[in-house]
Amino acid sequence: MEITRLGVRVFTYTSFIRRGFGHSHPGPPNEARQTLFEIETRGGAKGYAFGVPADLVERTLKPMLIGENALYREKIWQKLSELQRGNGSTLSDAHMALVDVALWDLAGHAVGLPVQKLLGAFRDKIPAYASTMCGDADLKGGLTCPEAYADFAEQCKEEGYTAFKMHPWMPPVPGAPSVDRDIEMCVAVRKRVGDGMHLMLDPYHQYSRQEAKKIGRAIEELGFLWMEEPMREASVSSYTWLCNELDLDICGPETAPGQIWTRAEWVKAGACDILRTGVLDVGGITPMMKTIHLAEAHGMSIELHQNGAATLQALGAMQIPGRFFERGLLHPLIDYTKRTPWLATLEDPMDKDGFVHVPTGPGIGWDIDWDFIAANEVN
Ligand SMILES: O=C(O)[C@H](O)[C@@H](O)[C@@H](O)C(=O)NO
Ligand SMILES: [Mg+2]
Repeated sequence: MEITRLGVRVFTYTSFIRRGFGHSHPGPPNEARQTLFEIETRGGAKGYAFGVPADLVERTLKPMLIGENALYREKIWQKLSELQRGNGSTLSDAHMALVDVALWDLAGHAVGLPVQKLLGAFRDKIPAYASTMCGDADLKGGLTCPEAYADFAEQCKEEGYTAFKMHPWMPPVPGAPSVDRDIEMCVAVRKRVGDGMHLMLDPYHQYSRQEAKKIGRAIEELGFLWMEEPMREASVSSYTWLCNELDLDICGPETAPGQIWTRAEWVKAGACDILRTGVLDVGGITPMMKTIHLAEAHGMSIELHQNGAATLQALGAMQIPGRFFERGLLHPLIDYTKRTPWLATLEDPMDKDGFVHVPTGPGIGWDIDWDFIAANEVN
């Protein structure tokens, strides 16, 4: 399974999302670019991933990967991890992750099995939670006030979701961040959906300890399932302090750098009650499974960050400690089902009971729309 070729195809699509201050928001239709990364072996086996920068393939990945055995994912992850030191700005955790995802996709296609089965399957469907985008300033029909969040939570409940996670208003929205407004939103949502829906909060990421504790105490009384990233995740001691102050479960880290090693430190420091990991956050499925097993060995739950078929494959290979699939990010004005036009079928359709099913196709399980890519390819 010697890697003989790496390829990348760049194509355009119409996006309705704009990124601002590290968050996704609804935006006017705009032309965006996506890449299809391809790894091929001497025997013709192929694996894919979306989002690898074209220049990284030429500059870094080809010299690293050509000639390697595509089945040696652990060896390749270790090599990329070593290369990352001093090159973090050009070889990000996400870039590493996409190489690993393509290698898992290739392995699955080579044997005609979904990655879930290669990892060791446990379950074929996972309950989803609706993960909202951040609040809006004055967007008509948007998440502009606590009642708008309550309306959206009610809509999601009617669609079958059994859990709802809010990202409230964040800078530069005028008046954000606001502890009191975040609490007002949580009260309005709980009042609207009743006790039959799990609720979680993922507020402004740079609150002080006292602000985080005030919010935590308030949502404890509302029976929230967890709070995520209320403070800078670089301040591990603040999270240890917060976990000791609250009964509410604290879930993290999400964005803190350091991949599997940071997560081990958070467990050791008692900085989270529920661990957090993610394919892009820790450098791929290979290291993500290490964090899942770390949590399991400590009797801890772990929640996987972000949507996507690769996340679903891993969730299908564990019972505890991962409870939910983060479906999103959602917004009242965004048609979530139209966000990946390069896939012929949605990677994470949800059934009426609020479950998302692990894709059964080989590899990651994407149903790639080759005609769309060809029709929108750019040089
Ligand atoms: O707007 C975003 O992208 C969110 O802040 C992002 O990090 C989201 O994926 C998240 O926090 N999930 O838990
Ligand atoms: Mg989060």
